[in-house]
Parts: sequence; structure tokens; C-alpha cells
Amino acid sequence: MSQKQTIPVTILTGFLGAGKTTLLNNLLKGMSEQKVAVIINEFGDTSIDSHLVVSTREEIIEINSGCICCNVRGDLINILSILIAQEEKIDRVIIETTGMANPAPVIQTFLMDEKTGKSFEIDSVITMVDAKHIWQHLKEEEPGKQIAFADILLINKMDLITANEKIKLEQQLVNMNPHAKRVYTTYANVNIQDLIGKKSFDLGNLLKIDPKLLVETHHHHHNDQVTSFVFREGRPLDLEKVNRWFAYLVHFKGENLYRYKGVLHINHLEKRVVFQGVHMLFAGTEGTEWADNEPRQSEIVFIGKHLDYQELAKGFQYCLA
Ligand SMILES: Nc1nc2c(ncn2[C@@H]2O[C@H](COP(=O)(O)OP(=O)(O)OP(=O)(O)O)[C@@H](O)[C@H]2O)c(=O)[nH]1
Repeated sequence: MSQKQTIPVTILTGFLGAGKTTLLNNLLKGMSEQKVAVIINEFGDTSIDSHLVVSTREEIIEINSGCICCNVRGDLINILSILIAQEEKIDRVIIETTGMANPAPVIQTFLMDEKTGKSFEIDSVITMVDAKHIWQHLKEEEPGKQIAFADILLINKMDLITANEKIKLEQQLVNMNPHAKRVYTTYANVNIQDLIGKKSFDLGNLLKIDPKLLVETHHHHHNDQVTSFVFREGRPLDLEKVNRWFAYLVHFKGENLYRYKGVLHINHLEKRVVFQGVHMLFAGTEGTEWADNEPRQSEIVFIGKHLDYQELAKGFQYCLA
């Protein structure tokens, strides 16, 4: 008797700025023969990430109505059921959770929702670790959970730490999750074969960490101190002023700025400026050209601890051309 084939699912998690989108882009480039559906969930009411993901033939679906691990599990189930009803069959699903997500509820969706479980099967839970900033991030609750629930730990940004720091980090990670396979990378440069199709998801291990995983629905309470603010502006910005503002922010607020990214409409520039940063590391690049009939708009998201909305709003206004 032939068994019904399930669609493999890769759950990609990791704290803000760890390198999930960088990995996703690498994976998609290497999987061009497969039909991959990508589900991206953002923290904050914005879709800036769609500007950062390479365009491919893959289907990219965003869930922006909230955090995937809290109130959007219904959305996730709906999207998955639409995917299987489609005429064109998909080979794989990759879910990129927000950096603030607890992966348990996402994992539970595949184990506890009967219909979803019949059609999909978790291949692996990959958690990316920012080798440089993880010590700061471990003060929050989510990175510990993300590490504990992983079957593959992708320890990224190895270019930013020393050999001794690597030894210390490895000890910490083994203490937090002795079962996961550890892969070390820079710019998420990895052999796809090391991550995809490994079938490394192991429910037995997860039940040791969380014996109630299949019984209790997880409700994840986000730390109220970590907030996200989005600013939008139709009028053009002045690049000099933007640079000055960011130099100030990075220097004085970098410690608490977990993640900031944006797409900017700069005065006299026909192309977007795309920028992103993690704490004090920050980079801006040229984006695509604005289309003729497209409304030009700047959009910036800040995610961090103890952020002062008024101060950020004032800084953003200062940048107007
Ligand atoms: N130095 C260094 N920077 C990296 C590396 N990997 C990624 N980055 C940079 O780190 C920043 C965050 O990378 P992303 O891939 O966007 O991280 P993310 O986890 O998707 O971020 P969120 O979705 O906002 O949580 C970007 O500016 C990347 O270029 C790395 O190995 N070394």
C-alpha cells in the first residue's frame, strides 16, 4: 500500500538579526529546481523584509497580522491549507519566524492540528545564533527557547568572534541543547545538504525539553520592554541628515537597538536606499529604482528595548529634506 506523501517543512528561527533572511536567500538560490513556498512572519507592522529577500520563482507569503507564535496560528493553518489545494504542487515549505518568536507554537501547529499534520511534516527546526550578539540576547527569554527547540543550530557571524570566544560559545550552546547538530557559518554560507532534507526533527528530544508540548497550547507572552515602531514618510529625506541621525543612534542607542531596517526615499535619488542594522553594526545599500507610477515612501522599523517613540519620531522628522 502506498503511503501518502507529506510535504517537508523547514522552520527557521533565530533572534532578531541573526541572519535568517541571509540564509533564506542562500537556500532559495540553491534550490531553484524545487517549488518552495516561503512563509515569512515579521515583528512589527511592515513588510520591509520582502525588499531584502531575493526575487525567485518561489511563492513568498507574508503574515504581518501579528506574531506567528501568538495570534496568527490560524493564519498559518489557513495558508498551509491553501498551499495544498493549489494546482501546482509544492516540494517544500520554509517558514521564517520573527526574531521574537517562540518556536514551540509553530511546531505544535504541525503536531496538533490534525489536517495540517496529515499533509505536512517538519523536516528540521533550524535556529540561527548570532555568534557576536548572542550573549546580549540571552538576557531575553526567546533566544533560549529557540536554541532549546532546534535540531540544527546554525551559528552565524563567525567572522565577528575569535577562536577563544568560539570555544566559550560552543560550551554554552551544548549546555543549552546537547542534541542539536551545530553548523558554523559566516553570512550563512552553508551546504544546502547540511540543512535541507535531513529529517532531523526529533519529537522525542523536544518532549524531554517540554513534556507538555503535545498537551498544552502555548501562549507566548512577549517581553513588554521590547517594542517595535514603524515610521513612514512620503516626503523625501536628506541623505546627509539620515547619516548623521544614524551615527547618533548607533553610537548612543546601539546597545538597546536589536534590529532596525528600512527602505528610504532620498531626495534626488531615483533608487531606493535600503539599510539595516543589528546593534552597532549597520550597512546601507542601493536598492531598486522607483517605478514611474509608484508612490515613493520611506519606511523604517526599529525593534529594541526601552525605545523612546517620541525621540525616534523627532529624529525621523529631522531627516526631511
Ligand atoms: N558580519 C556579518 N554580518 C552578517 C552575517 N550574516 C548576516 N549578516 C548581516 O546581519 C544583518 C542581519 O541579517 P539578516 O539575514 O537580515 O537577519 P535576520 O535574522 O533575517 O533579521 P530579522 O528578520 O530582522 O530578525 C544584515 O545586515 C546581514 O548582512 C555574518 O555572518 N557576518
